Amino acid sequence: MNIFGHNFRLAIWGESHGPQIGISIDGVPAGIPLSAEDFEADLARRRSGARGTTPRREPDIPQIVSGLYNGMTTGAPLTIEFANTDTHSQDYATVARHYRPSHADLVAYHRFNGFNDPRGGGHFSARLTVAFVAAGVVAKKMLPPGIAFDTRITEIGGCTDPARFDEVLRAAAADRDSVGGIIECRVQGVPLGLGQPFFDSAESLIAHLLFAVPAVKGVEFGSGFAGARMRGSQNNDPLLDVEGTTATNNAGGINGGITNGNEIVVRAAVKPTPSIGREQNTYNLATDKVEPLTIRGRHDVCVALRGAVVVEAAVAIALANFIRH
Ligand SMILES: Cc1cc2nc3c(=O)[nH]c(=O)nc-3n(C[C@H](O)[C@H](O)[C@H](O)COP(=O)(O)O)c2cc1C
Ligand SMILES: C=C(O[C@@H]1CC(C(=O)O)=C[C@@H](OP(=O)(O)O)[C@H]1O)C(=O)O
Repeated sequence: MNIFGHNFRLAIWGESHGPQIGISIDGVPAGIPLSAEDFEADLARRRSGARGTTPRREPDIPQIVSGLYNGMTTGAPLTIEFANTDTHSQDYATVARHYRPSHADLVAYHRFNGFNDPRGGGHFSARLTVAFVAAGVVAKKMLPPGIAFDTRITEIGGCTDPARFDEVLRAAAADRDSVGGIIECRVQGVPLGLGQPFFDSAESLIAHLLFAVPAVKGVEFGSGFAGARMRGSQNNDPLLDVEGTTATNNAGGINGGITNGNEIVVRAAVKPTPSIGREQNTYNLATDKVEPLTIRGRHDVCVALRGAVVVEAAVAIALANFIRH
C-alpha cells in the first residue's frame, strides 16, 4: 500500500483501467459534516472536457464507503472510491512491451518484474489523482478558518500570457505534440508556526506531495530559482511587525521550515505530456529493437490544465498534516 503522512495519513490505490481508484484517510476528526456534493467543485476542476484535455470522460462520483455515518465523519478511516468506466484497454496492447518514451512503462516493468498492469499506465496513471483531489477536499475541511487557496496556470509551453494559452494548445495539438506548464498555488491565511523541522519542514512535506504528482519535475517556493540569482539585499524580506509580516515575500511564506504567517507561494513545473500522437522511435522488448511507436489512448495536450487542482490538493494535504486534532 502506498502510504503518506502522520496526522492526516493517506493510502492510495488502484489502476487506471481496473474497476476502481480509491483513497483511505486516517486522522480525520469525528464530527465533520461531509457529503458527495462537497467534492464536486474540485473534481470538476480536474475533469476533462476543455480544449487540450483527454477525451476520456469519467463521471467521478465519489463513493464514501467507510468513516461516515449520518453525514458526519466518525473518526474511523475515511475511504473514498471512484469507478473507472471509460476505459479503452485495447489501446495499450502494445505498450506493455513497446515502451512509451518518458512514461513509466519500462520502469514499472522492471520494478514489478513484468507483473505491473500496463493498461492506461496502470498505477502510474494520473487517474489516481482523482482520489488525491478528494483527499484534498477533506484536508481543506480540517484547516483553520480563513485559509484561502488561489491556484492558477502561469505558463503553458513557455507562454506566460493566459490570453494566448488556447493558441499554444491548438498549435501543439495540430502538431500531434504536447506542452508543459507551470502551476502556481498561493495560500492566504496560513497561521505562523506550521512545520516540523528538521525533516518535516513545511517545504519538505509540500514538495514531497508535489513530487508524488505524475509529471511534476520541479518545485519552487517564493523567488525560488530566480532567488539564487539575486543578492541578499534583493531577496531578503524586511520584517514589519512582531507578527512577522514582511514587506516582500521572496521566502514564499516559509522560514526555517515553518510557515511565517505570510502568503504561501509555491510553483510546480509539469513536463509535456509524454504520450503524444507523433510517431517516435523507442525500444520494443518483443523484438529487442528500437522501432517506431504510434501511441494510442486518449491524452492531455498539457498536464497543467487538469493538474492545477491536483497541486492545490497536495498543498492542502501537507498543511493538514501539521494540524493535530
Ligand atoms: C492531471 C494529469 C493528467 C495527465 N494526463 C496524461 C495523459 O493524458 N497522458 C500521459 O501520457 N500522461 C499524462 N500525465 C502524466 C503521466 O501520468 C506521467 O508523466 C507518468 O505517470 C510518468 O510519471 P513522471 O512524469 O512523473 O515520470 C498526466 C499527469 C497529470 C498530473
Ligand atoms: C483517466 C484520466 O487521465 C488519463 C491519464 C493518463 C496518464 O497516462 O496519466 C492517460 C490517459 O488515459 P487513457 O488512455 O486510459 O484515456 C488519460 O485519460 C484521469 O485523469 O481521470
